Amino acid sequence: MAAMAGPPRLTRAARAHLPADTVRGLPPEGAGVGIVHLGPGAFHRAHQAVFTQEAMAAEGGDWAICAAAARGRAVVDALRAQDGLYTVTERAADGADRVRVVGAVADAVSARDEPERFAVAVAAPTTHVVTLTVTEAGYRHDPATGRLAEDDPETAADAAGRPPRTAVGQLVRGLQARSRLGGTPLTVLSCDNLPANGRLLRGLVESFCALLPEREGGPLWEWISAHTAFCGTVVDQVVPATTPADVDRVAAALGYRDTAAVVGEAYRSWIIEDAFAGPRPAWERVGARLVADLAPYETVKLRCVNAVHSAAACLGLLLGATTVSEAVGHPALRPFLVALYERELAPSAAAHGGAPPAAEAVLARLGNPHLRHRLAQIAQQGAKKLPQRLLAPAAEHLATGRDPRLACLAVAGWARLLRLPPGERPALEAGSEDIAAGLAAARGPREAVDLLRVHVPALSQGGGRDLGDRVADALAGLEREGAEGALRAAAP
Ligand SMILES: NC(=O)c1ccc[n+]([C@@H]2O[C@H](COP(=O)([O-])OP(=O)(O)OC[C@H]3O[C@@H](n4cnc5c(N)ncnc54)[C@H](O)[C@@H]3O)[C@@H](O)[C@H]2O)c1
Ligand SMILES: O=P(O)(O)OC[C@@H](O)[C@@H](O)[C@H](O)[C@H](O)CO
Repeated sequence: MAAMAGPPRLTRAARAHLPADTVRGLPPEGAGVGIVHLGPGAFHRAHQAVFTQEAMAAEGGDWAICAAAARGRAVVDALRAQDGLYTVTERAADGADRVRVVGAVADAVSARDEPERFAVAVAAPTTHVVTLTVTEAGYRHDPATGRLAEDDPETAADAAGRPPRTAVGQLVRGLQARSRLGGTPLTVLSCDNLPANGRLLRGLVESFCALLPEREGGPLWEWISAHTAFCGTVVDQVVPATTPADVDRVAAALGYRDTAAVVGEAYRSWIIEDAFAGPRPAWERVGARLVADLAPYETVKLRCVNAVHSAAACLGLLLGATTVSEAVGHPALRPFLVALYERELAPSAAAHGGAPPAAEAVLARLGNPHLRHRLAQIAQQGAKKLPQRLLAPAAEHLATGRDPRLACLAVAGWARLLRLPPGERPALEAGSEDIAAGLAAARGPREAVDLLRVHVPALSQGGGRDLGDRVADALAGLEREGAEGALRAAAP
């Protein structure tokens, strides 16, 4: 029996057949590449690429994107098969969808499989900006030092000269190609949820150069530091991983199959440190803000959005919830999240000069019932996320003589999750599975947290009865009373 033909692929040929409102603002075919983006996952496609398309519509310019996958190549193959086109669906809290086609991606390359092509793109004189979204893990850094993790074999192999497989290795080899051509200054923008992400990335590039033979790495870093601006950014828009149902919904709406489709909330923000080394798109014309000092915005984002997400994820999974919306609507978890936000997180962000929104506004955003944002996705990489999201505000709270018991209970939720048998918790990425194996074998909460301290040095802040001790007490409570009991006791 012949296979049923599905809807045709979304390609440029489809453009004339698509509803006018979905293709409004598409850049002209042939717009030149001005940006190389490393890590074109769901977030980049929904956020920076859309800002860039709108900036091109507002002010023109050759700012099309070369989308470079750092690791896999599925997204490269999908984008190539679709002439770079894909859809972004903004899904409002009432379930209404706004679908539009994005054409800001003019080229797609696998930095892993086609390292020369990637380096040529970074080196091109027409490229002025490199952006990155490679997740917290992609930086391969030691959060305690802000440098590349010393014992990382992947970074060592990249520095030894193989075709690079790490994001920092790929970026440095691209910059090296640019330096060999005597290229003009370039701006690198990290768009990952990490504190001081621009400064962090600059330090990682410097430490990668230091791993190269002296006669190579020394002059290279000298060139990079003189010709490259590493600007920080604070990005905000909830973009869950795309589901097969999302792909089917786009196919039903447009009549075309889009395997690079992304779905996100209607809210978005992008705050960028204004220290560019050269030209850039007119992102400020379409809602981005360029500022001299990112710090207050960053603290609000990490502590008032991401921290709530992480707390909801770890504790929500313990309560049997699957999505953020289920977690923030849970009768035991919601009052806890409001109390955590109002007593510990928002005041700590305000102390840094930030302007936190009201707790209910944040929970309304994150609780959008029409976005299936899986808690298991957010709970990944806890060791890399929780220090800036929950432990930093907790340490500051403690330093001013107050008890950060709610943040410590949220961190204990993560420890509890790691201590569950594999069948009772979501699968974790490789690094966390190793931590989980150690924790599961620990004889009790205190020994478990002592093991965690090795991976999360931030637990050992506070002196006397430090954060780790408080997390261990909270973990004991969770194990004794269960998640619901512990949450109700903490925030009745
Ligand atoms: N999705 C969101 O809601 C959102 C919002 C704000 C910021 N962000 C930032 O964007 C990042 C990516 O989110 P996403 O939704 O695009 O995720 P995604 O899983 O769709 O894409 C992740 C991208 O990073 C790459 N990557 C993953 N691990 C890597 C590693 N170890 N080394 C190199 N590359 C690696 C993947 O290949 C992929 O291109 C987040 O980690 C976060 O820092 C996401
Ligand atoms: O993307 P991560 O893994 O850094 O964090 C998970 C979520 O907290 C995050 O993606 C938020 O949805 C986002 O930061 C909101 O802007």
